[in-house]
Amino acid sequence: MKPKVFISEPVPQEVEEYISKFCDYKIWKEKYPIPKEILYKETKDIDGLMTPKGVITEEFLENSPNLKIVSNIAVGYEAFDIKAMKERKVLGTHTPYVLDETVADLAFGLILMTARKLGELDQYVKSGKWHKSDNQKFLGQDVHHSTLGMIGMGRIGEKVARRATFGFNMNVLYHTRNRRPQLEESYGIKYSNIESLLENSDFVLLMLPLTDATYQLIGQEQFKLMKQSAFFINCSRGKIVDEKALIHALETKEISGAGLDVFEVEPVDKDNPLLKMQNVVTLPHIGSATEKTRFNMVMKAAENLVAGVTNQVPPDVVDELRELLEN
Ligand SMILES: NC(=O)C1=CN([C@@H]2O[C@H](COP(=O)(O)OP(=O)(O)OC[C@H]3O[C@@H](n4cnc5c(N)ncnc54)[C@H](OP(=O)(O)O)[C@@H]3O)[C@@H](O)[C@H]2O)C=CC1
Ligand SMILES: O=CC(=O)O
Repeated sequence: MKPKVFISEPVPQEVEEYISKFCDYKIWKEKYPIPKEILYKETKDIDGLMTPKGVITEEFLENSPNLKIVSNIAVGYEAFDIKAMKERKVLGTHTPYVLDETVADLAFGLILMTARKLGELDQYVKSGKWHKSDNQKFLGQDVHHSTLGMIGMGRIGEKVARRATFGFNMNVLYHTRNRRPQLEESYGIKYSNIESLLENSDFVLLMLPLTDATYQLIGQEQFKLMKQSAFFINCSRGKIVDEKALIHALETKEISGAGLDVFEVEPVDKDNPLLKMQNVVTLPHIGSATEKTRFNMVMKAAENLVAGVTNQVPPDVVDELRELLEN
């Protein structure tokens, strides 16, 4: 008998065919997201789940006693209850590496958009307001030869640092818990404590996971340290920032602007003040959203799923659950 799996969003035909070779499967193809009661009904006796958000709670695990693996179709897995998964010996996987370059492109897109006011000026031209050319309104800030401060220098961070150093001649400061001497040597990036990074950067980019330690890592105190001319870019997770403090910093001109792919609550509330600010670029969490990369992520997630339900070692078990592979 084939293992039973559930997939909580539509996947490309090729991925479905791959899964069908090894598993009995069901896919939710209706409106996203799948309602909780349907998810719970469909997952009662499954061996594996593939899902884009991976909201795995004690309650969910209780409901799916046969579950062996949750394959998250994303890199970030902050919605896994790691403790509960460990206790029930449920593996969790994610999709690292295949999206790095795509997310790095987007991070750079946000840097360029904020510095050169691309979103604002696009609206300006389209709304028919362009009557004279030499307008102070057009003036932005240089990206090349400026200083980029990165909090987080992992798989994606490294790709951003490469673009910044070799593409734009930027000085790169970075902060992590563990230094990356090899990257310091290859790219000339410099390790910094958070305070000094904030004080000296023209762009501050978050490229780290949401964890207990990083929840609201950036708040009022940190925005006060940033240069008034600096831009804040978040491509990681909205909850790493105290969003009220960010709004305050923008309203009081403590910083010059922000580029945000992520928000505290997603989809972002239509009344969120950030949506009304011209100096803030807002995107709907599209870091990895290219056709090719999304396909590669889903295929990688399918490979992890199949491995997990067929007693093989899934390639991308998240670090905190690797110990389950030893038993
Ligand atoms: N906007 C989007 O669409 C996307 C967003 N993401 C987000 O980006 C995040 C990063 O992805 P990726 O580069 O693959 O992850 P990695 O795990 O490769 O890198 C994470 C980096 O963050 C650092 N870090 C972790 N905890 C802390 C901490 N407490 N203080 C300082 N630094 C810390 C790590 O260094 P160290 O451990 O040494 O501290 C490491 O350098 C993901 O977790 C996800 O949330 C990812 C893909 C797309
Ligand atoms: O936010 C996206 C991810 O892959 O994590």
